[in-house]
Amino acid sequence: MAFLFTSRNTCLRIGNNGLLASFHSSANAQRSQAFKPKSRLAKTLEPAQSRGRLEVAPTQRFERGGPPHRNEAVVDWEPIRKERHERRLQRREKVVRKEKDVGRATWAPDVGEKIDSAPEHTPTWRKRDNLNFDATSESDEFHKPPALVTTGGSTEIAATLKGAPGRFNSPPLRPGFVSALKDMLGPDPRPTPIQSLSMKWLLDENPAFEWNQFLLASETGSGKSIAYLLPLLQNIKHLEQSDAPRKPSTRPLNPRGIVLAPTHELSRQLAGFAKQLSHDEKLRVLCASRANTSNGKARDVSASEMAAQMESIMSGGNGEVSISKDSHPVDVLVGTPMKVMEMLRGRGWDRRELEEGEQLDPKSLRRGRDKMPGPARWRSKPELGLENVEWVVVDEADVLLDPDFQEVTRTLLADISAARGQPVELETFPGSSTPQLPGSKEIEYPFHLVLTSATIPTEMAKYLDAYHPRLIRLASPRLHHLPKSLQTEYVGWTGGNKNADIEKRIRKVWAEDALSVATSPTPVTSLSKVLIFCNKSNKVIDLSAFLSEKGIKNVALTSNAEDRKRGSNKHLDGFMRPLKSSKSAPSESTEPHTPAVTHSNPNMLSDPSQEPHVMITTSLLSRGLDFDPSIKHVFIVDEPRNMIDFLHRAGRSGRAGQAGRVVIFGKTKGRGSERGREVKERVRALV
Ligand SMILES: Nc1ncnc2c1ncn2[C@@H]1O[C@H](COP(=O)(O)OP(=O)(O)OP(=O)(O)O)[C@@H](O)[C@H]1O
Repeated sequence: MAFLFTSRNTCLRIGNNGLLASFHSSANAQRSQAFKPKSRLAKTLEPAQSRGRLEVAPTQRFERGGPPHRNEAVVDWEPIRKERHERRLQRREKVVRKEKDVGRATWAPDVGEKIDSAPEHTPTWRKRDNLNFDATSESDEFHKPPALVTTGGSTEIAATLKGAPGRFNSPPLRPGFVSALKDMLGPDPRPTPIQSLSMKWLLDENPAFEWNQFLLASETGSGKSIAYLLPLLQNIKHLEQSDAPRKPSTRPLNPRGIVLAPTHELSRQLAGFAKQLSHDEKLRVLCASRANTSNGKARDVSASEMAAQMESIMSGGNGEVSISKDSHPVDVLVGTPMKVMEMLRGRGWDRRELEEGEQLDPKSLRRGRDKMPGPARWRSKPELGLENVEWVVVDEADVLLDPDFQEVTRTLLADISAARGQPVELETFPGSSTPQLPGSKEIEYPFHLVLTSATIPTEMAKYLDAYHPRLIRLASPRLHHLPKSLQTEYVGWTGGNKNADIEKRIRKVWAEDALSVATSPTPVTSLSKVLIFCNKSNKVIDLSAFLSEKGIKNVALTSNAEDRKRGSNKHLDGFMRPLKSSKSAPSESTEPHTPAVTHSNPNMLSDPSQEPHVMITTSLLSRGLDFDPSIKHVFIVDEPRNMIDFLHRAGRSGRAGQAGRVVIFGKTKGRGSERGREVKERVRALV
């Protein structure tokens, strides 16, 4: 675990899962207690106020193992008819009551109620409410799957995806994006429900109108990245074509869009998608990973120089500033909030002075200069200007807006607002030099904000209601459920060596693969790959050593793994879905590419003792990463900490309608087996 001090009383922690988490020391300890993160899934996305809006796409059915996203949306009409009938009866009752009250036979819908000709849609998971399911106590992290409330004020159920494109056509899309999509997804790609909704709502936002806020919420592997990247890139392209001049800036990098993600791996993947999509339309995408941004050694900047520069940014770029000569024409910047902050404020912005009598933590000292407390002066030249940012995407928003992380994310959003001339009011809490949460009132950012995630925890839903009341919420009906193409399996520990049980199950996967060679209509040349999630790094290392000893070559990835420090996703080679484009997107890696192992005999199956077929990791790689369909099995060998974590881990397989299986290990007999049964119940409810 590493520490990164951000302010006098706050420090960011790089946890075992590799994600940043912050905690507050001494003065803020009490406050952080009050903000203890909750991991329950939200029961509804229904906005609390009528200014917000929820639109749910109809169910889309994939054939198991069939081609992804090819089937038309299918609507289950029976419950829809029933609900419509009930509503009609209710309305009639209302009219009769009104007639009696005022003696007139007119009826008007409630304020904000949307009477749409589209039939109302009842989510299929409503039926599950009748499951014989033991509701959990407040202290328990696991819980029943939520139901989106589909009645009331501002909800519009798009059972027929009214007004949402059913194809990637040009128009509404620019031809360059359509050709890139064909290149990526095949000759006749169809949008997924969340992509249809995003094209309906996000394409061609009129910047002169108002700045909008969107939430894209849909299950793992349902194509959220393309859902927000397409509108983002198209809108930026239109801005470029409109000849709207870029605002002057003193900084070399002046993007129009910023995409934030919780890990470097995910940032690089998203930058790859964006580069591929924008190849024909010639937009410039930069990934703020270590390999391609300044390492901060260029020139140290003094505190006073930095203060002057920050003042100029915060003033929204007055007439005194000019575009620097070495301006880099970047359109979209993708990175972690911490890295983008470094580019904005200069590396070392989060250093702090030691307090009087404070002892240094020797462990954090050993981890290098960045992670030590140090003199509070700016260390490197800021390189990022924010004046032109019109789109900000917060991917995995439940992580980046989690109470533990939101300080850095929201400080960055506030910096963008300030740079664009509309400062967001921030309260400074006692004992902290960093601006923190604003008071409980609506936040209006002077840019389009897109939040996206496959899981919306209760706390996030409350936060969105309080601070983003006019948020447009676009959701898929399978939100908070496992992808349909993912099967579940439970394996009981034998009571002996757990690592041996895992090895046995891995070998069973390959034995099944070998058997399928004879029956498969298509030639099978490689054994499937297995992704194993553990809760702790030491467990990863232990299991990796065991499997290596047994002749199973594997990749073990923990947050501190040396391979992660390279600035490329090379450490995930062979496990990630490769970018398909023939017009390959430029790689951010400077390292030579090692070709995948090829087999001289095409009839021979790949060899797991020569080529890694197993990857072992923690929740570090559970978020957003688009693993290759050859990963047909995800093993969950430790009890997941909560269902949110489970959904993300399991969702690394069964993506985009591809077949997958999540294998959950647990105790099935004897003492402690109740817990296993409970997990089974809860997982079953997510299916
Ligand atoms: N319309 C489509 N048709 C076919 N495949 C698609 C389509 N849209 C996206 N995909 C593919 O689906 C896969 C998953 O997409 P993506 O990573 O965007 O999912 P996601 O919803 O962001 O998942 P997660 O919640 O895990 O981050 C990608 O390989 C992508 O290329």
